[in-house]
Amino acid sequence: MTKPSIRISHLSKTYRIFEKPQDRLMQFLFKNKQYYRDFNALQPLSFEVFRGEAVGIIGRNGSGKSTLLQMIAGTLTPSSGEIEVDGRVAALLELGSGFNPEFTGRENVYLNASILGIGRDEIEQRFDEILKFADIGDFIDQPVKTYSSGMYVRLAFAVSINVDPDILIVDEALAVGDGRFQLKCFEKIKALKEAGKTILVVSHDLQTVRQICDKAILIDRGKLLDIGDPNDVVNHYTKVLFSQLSNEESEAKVEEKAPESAVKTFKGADYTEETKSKEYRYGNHDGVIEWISVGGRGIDEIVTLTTSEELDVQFRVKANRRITQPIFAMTVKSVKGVDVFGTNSYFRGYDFRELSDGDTALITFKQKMRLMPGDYFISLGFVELINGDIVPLDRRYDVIELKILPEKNDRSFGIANLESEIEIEYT
Ligand SMILES: Nc1ncnc2c1ncn2[C@@H]1O[C@H](COP(=O)(O)OP(=O)(O)OP(=O)(O)O)[C@@H](O)[C@H]1O
Repeated sequence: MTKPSIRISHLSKTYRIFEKPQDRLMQFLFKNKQYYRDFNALQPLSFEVFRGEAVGIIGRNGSGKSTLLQMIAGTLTPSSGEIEVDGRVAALLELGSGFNPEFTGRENVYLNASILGIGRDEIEQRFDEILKFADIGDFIDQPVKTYSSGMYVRLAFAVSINVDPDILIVDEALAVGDGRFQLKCFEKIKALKEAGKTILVVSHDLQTVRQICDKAILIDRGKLLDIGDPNDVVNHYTKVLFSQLSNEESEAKVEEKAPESAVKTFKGADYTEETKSKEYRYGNHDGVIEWISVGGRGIDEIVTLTTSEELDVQFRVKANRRITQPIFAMTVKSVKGVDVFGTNSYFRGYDFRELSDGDTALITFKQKMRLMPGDYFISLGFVELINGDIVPLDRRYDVIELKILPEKNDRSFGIANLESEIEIEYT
């Protein structure tokens, strides 16, 4: 068994909460009295991360993700437990930490590198690479306090990944950059992974976690709730968010940074049910998806087809009360949980047709499955539009498993089959 690059054993963090600033001073002066209360931000947790693994940490706001990362990065002292880290750690923590705002970008690069234990010569060799990656032009010689948050993160990220870390820790930073920069970061993270580096990332962007991580960790209210395959853990998190929202009537309690789509769609729903091992099902049960057929087959078997074949995805819904604005939806995801395609009857411009209590409807998505060979999951949804909000009646995530096989002799690559016809004129 290979040695883990990070080993966490019974790690916990308790913060001292002082109600008033002067209580802190009182505590300092009168040590035998207690002017604070304890807050358990992280309860004892243990896990291991191996070389070459990318691990995503997810959870609601305030669940303890940053606390965990800061302890691993060595910027916060644990209350109990142990952290063993094998190799050089580069951490990109909260925006604002790490750089001195009065210094120029260039000075901060040197400062940052020296904190990471990298000599001046080594950083001089890497400087051009860092500058190229950050792509902030002449701003490198301006004080970083004049930077936009995007520029700040670009430079901080450029330093972190170019100092040859064995372990890269990133807290939510990727969300700040624009699309092109994010892509560049993904490519770099991929390259680091391939080079056997370990990556730990906190993100609210569940797509990112599914895309770049081999493993995910779900933390809720300071407790490790789940660890494992990113798609499963993200689904678990979705359920946590969903049950929270259905328990809390008040919309005001919806946390700001929770993923938009998740929050919106879970409103008003009040049941959740686990079915097959991979399927996640939830909704308010005012309508159900009661029957599904894929290419004439049921959902118990894996549907297999080749990349240019067409497929009918059919399902029957039943209304358990009057549903005035029903919407029928389908999403295809890759095995890593990346949305490949999603649509619904509303987006496709179909008029609403009211369903009365007890009515059924048969919906058929006539699909061209122009996907490259691989494994995919189809999710189906029966939802209702109420005052501009999408309310799930019955959502069946990952209910259909699909395997796309290559066409004979075709060695094209990528994620979609764009069915190129190539004309060559020799002149
Ligand atoms: N220095 C501190 N003193 C007291 N409480 C703290 C301190 N830092 C964090 N906390 C509390 O500990 C809990 C966990 O915070 P943490 O920042 O680790 O959560 P998080 O999961 O990273 O949240 P977010 O997604 O909002 O960044 C929160 O309730 C927070 O208010």
